[in-house]
Amino acid sequence: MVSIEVRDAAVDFPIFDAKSRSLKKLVLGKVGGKIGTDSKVPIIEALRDITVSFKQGDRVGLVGHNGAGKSTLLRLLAGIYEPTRGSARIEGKVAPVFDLGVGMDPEISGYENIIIRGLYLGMTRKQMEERVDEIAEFTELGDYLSMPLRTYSTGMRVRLALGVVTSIDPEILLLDEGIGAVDAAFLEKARDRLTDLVKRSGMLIFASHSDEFLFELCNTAIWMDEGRIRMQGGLREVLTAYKGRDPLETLPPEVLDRIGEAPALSGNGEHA
Ligand SMILES: Nc1ncnc2c1ncn2[C@@H]1O[C@H](COP(=O)(O)OP(=O)(O)OP(=O)(O)O)[C@@H](O)[C@H]1O
Repeated sequence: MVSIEVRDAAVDFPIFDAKSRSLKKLVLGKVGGKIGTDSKVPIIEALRDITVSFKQGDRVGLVGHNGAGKSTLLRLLAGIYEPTRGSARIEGKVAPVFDLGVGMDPEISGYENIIIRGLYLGMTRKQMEERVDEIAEFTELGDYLSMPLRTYSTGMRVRLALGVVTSIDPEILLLDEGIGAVDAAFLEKARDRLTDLVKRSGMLIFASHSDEFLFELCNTAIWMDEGRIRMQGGLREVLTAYKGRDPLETLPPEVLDRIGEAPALSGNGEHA
């Protein structure tokens, strides 16, 4: 059974080479986690008092300013970071999709990279061999797939990576937004695959600054602020509180059409 239980978790980053002058500036800044200066070594308090529980079928968006703690929370849920305090229990096979390029080797071909990247995301070699033709077709990279990855442009690499990522069957899908480098037409093509991927996965936690993607993929949300959970509830309620306006007012009509009828504000968002 797929589940995540996090209790009173904190993640600290001690900074050993911080300079006091630049540190003062940081303390006054608006973005980022809190910087504690009580101890000799400054500590960035990236996550504080995190208690969350996710189950099969959850589709959760993570929103918040730059440095609010979204990526750190995703890394905690992936088991990449251990909580400094508290606990994080993750049951299920995690597919962390943080950096589309991770797990790719520039010296080997696109075809070989498809297999390698799939293995990195928890698939078996046999599963990837069965899918490689379909992924190749999706990327539209043609003969380039036989060339080493280092000969690809940024957008071409993203196409390959998106092709692989959207072909896997994850139990827990952790997605950090990083899909900006593809051109609009290709993103349009990837949209349906992304939606299908999310439907197939047991659980999705998605950090994003894009209302459009959040509405397409998630139904609930968590608002992170200075390393803490500020609010948790329905996606529309949380985004309305975070942005100070109803996000559906500014979404283009075609997106509203795609996500279905505008859901009524139920007002059941919980302030933490
Ligand atoms: N490896 C690290 N070492 C030190 N501090 C870090 C590290 N990673 C993150 N931080 C700090 O932790 C805090 C949370 O960062 P995080 O990357 O989780 O934010 P985010 O909400 O994902 O931001 P963004 O929207 O800009 O991606 C920030 O103050 C950041 O400076």
